[in-house]
Amino acid sequence: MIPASLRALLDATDGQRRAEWAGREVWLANEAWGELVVSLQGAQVLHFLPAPEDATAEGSTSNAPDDAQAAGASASPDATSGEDEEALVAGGWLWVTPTPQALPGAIRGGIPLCWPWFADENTADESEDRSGPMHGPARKADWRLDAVDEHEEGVELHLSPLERLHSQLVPRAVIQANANRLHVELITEHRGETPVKITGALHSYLAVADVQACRVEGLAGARYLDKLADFAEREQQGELGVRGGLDRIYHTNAELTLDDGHRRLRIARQGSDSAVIWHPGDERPADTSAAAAGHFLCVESANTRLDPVWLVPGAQHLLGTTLSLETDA
Ligand SMILES: O=P(O)(O)OC[C@H]1O[C@H](O)[C@H](O)[C@@H](O)[C@@H]1O
Repeated sequence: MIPASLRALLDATDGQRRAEWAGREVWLANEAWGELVVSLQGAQVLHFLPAPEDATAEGSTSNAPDDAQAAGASASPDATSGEDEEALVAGGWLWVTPTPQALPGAIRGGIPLCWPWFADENTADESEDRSGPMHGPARKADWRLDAVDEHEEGVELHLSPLERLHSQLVPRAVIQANANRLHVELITEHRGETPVKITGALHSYLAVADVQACRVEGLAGARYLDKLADFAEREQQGELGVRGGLDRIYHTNAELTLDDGHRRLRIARQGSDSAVIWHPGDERPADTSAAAAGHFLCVESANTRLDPVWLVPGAQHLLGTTLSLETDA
C-alpha cells in the first residue's frame, strides 16, 4: 500500500533501475517476478509486490484486498499537513506514508533499518558511539548499492552505508525478492578491539486492510514488555487481536502470522528473540494522517533490551526477516 506517486513511478518504469521519489534516490524493478522499490536513504525497502501466480487473478487475490483499493483520500480531513494528501494505492505487502518527512528525516514505511540500537536503547552500547537519534543513525544515512544480482526469478541487492556510522561496527544489508518472498538481512561486523553490545530492528510497516481487525498469531503464551504501561511485564493470553494503539516487545523467536482478514502473511525472523508489535493508535506521528494510519501494523524483527547482542572483535551478527504468504507453504 503505497502513495499514488510511487505507484505512478513504478508504472512508468521502462526497465530503468534508478529514479527519485520524495527527494530520495530509489532502486526499483517492475518485472515478471514482481515489484521492488528500495530507497538508498537507509537501504530501506519501500515496496514489494510479488507477481500473482495467475496473472488473470490480479486485483482479486490476497495481494490486493478489495476493500482497500484506494485507502486514504485526497483532501482528507485528517491529513496532518493541512494540504491535499495523495491516495494510498493498494497492492504490495508494505505500507508507506503518503506524507513523508523531508530529508534528512526518515521515511515512515517499508522496512527501516534501526541500527545499532532499537528505539532509545542506545545505552545498550557502552562504547563511545552511544549518543544519537531514536532508532540509531542508519535509517537516515545514505547507503550505496555494492552489488545487484538480477535474474529471471528475482533480484538480490547488497548495500552498505557511504559513511562510517560506528567506530568499531560496520553494517551491511542484503535484500532478496522473488515471486514467493521478501527477505531482508542486516549484518553487523565487528572490526574493532573491544566488545560492543547492540540492539536494533527491521521495523517492518506491513500493509493491512484495517488495523482494527488484525490478528497476529504465534504470540500466545509469550512474555512481553508493554511500553505503554511503563514496560510492565505481561503474558500474552491467546492470540493477539489488534484493536487500537499498542507498543509491545515480545520475548520470542517464533514465526508469526499476520492475518488482516484478506491476507495471511508469514513473518519469519533470524537472529531475533524480540518481536516488536507497534501501532500508534490515536497518538499518531506528525507524518501520518488518520486515514493512512489505519492501514499498517508494524511487526518488527528486533533485538532489544530483552535480547541485546554482545559482539566481540571479529564476530558478526545477522538480523533477518522473511515475509511470505501462508498459501505458499
Ligand atoms: O517514530 P519512530 O522514531 O519511527 O518510532 C516508531 C516506533 O518504533 C518502535 O516500534 C517503538 O517501539 C515505538 O515506541 C516507536 O514509537
